[in-house]
Amino acid sequence: MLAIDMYDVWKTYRNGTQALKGLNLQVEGGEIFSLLGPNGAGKTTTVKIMSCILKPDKGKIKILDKEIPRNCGEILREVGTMPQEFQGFSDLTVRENIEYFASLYDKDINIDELIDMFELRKYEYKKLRELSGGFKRRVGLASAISGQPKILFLDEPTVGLDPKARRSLWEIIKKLRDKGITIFLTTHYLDEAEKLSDTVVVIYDGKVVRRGKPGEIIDEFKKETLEEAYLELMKNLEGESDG
Ligand SMILES: Nc1ncnc2c1ncn2[C@@H]1O[C@H](COP(=O)(O)OP(=O)(O)OP(=O)(O)O)[C@@H](O)[C@H]1O
Repeated sequence: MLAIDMYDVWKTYRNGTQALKGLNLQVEGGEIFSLLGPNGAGKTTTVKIMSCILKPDKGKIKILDKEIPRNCGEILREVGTMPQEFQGFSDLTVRENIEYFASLYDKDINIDELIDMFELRKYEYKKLRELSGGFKRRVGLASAISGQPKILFLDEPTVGLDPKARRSLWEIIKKLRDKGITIFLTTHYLDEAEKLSDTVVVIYDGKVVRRGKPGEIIDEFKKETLEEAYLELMKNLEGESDG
């Protein structure tokens, strides 16, 4: 089943900037999906529309078979989000933070299970501000899934983390996928997208320009890594728009 289905979505901001120009995006349930594209391509706009924060001007959008904007209330109960630079409440403990976010949902949530799942037991009673960036991000993820979402939106989840913390977060993200949660992430780290994603989509100037498994896109450009293939794709697109 499709977890996300966006068809011919358009969005122009009030100042006249056309952010999305007929975007089509399909995300299978249970996959890790990465949305890639240069600054200003329309990634954040897409995520904001899917999260019911922004209204599209035109287009059909279904999340878990429910329509946006009509069923936004229901949709938001099935979706978890970890925003970029998750801050949480710095003066509350790890446990209190997770408890707070869990309390926003009308569900029976086992906080201890979340603490163990994210290996936060050692930090349970530490204030959030005492944690390293990587562990803070774990609290963000634990909070984001505390409502037992079917889809998790992750906006650049590993920005600013050291290589070890990034890898450990990747393992956690894969574990969440293996539990059946659909993961939708935006990232500028192409190595991250290559290692983690089942499917990647590249958007450019408000439209989808590539979709595939990382290996398929690498093969298309006869490169070794997704980053090299992506850079080649960007070179071609910039060449087209210059000419
Ligand atoms: N509130 C806004 N008002 C006007 N224009 C906006 C607004 N938000 C975004 N834009 C413009 O819409 C276009 C798409 O922006 P968006 O933030 O969706 O891109 P992005 O792919 O997320 O970029 P980045 O990788 O830098 O986060 C850009 O040209 C941006 O300047």
